[in-house]
Amino acid sequence: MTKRPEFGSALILAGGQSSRMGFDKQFLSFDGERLVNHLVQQLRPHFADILLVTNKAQEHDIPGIRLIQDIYPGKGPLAGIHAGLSHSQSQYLFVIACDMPYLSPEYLRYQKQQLLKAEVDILTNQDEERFIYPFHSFYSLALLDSLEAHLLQDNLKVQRFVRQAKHRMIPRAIWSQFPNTAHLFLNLNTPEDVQAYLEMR
Ligand SMILES: Nc1nc2c(ncn2[C@@H]2O[C@H](COP(=O)(O)OP(=O)(O)OP(=O)(O)O)[C@@H](O)[C@H]2O)c(=O)[nH]1
Repeated sequence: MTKRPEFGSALILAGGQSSRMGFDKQFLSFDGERLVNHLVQQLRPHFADILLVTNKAQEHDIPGIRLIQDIYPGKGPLAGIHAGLSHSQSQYLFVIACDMPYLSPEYLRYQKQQLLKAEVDILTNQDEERFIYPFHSFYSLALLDSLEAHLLQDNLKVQRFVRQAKHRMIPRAIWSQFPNTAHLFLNLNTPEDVQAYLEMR
């Protein structure tokens, strides 16, 4: 079997409950454009293969991406990551959520460099309180079996999954030095989050 390239695939997670937002977050739109479409444009220069994991494939029309579905539906973001890894064309899959408006190309480049040195299965981000930001993170194909085991046992907490895997956390002291990282981990969970985002962007 030919070895896969280290990088190339990126996953946008959609398909959650959006219970706090009150409408499906994968259809969030700004200035007449869906946020997921905007994200695809931002990701394209960095990833040849973009995956959208969604439970509403027929409601998206984004050329040049692959639409996939959860293999274990109803089990939350870990199931989305599992589906993404199952379809990944690269050893490491970049994972972002459909409600995160920002990307930092400079930080992304740094993450890739770190991953080549670190020999870990998850490269992720952490703040001073040890809170993990599990998106804008890379996940290795090597996680597939353990991820499936977690899903089958209903161990669905992303933070817990990350902590038990071979991981490296990049601390805020480092990531905050890169351009466009002030709001990098912002995700829009509620109508109030959307309002605040509209006022600050
Ligand atoms: N594919 C997939 N993605 C999910 C699933 N649950 C959540 N996500 C995605 O994971 C990201 C983070 O999800 P949350 O915002 O924590 O959860 P949510 O269910 O979408 O929203 P709430 O009901 O308000 O908690 C979002 O991009 C969601 O679309 C799931 O079961 N499958």
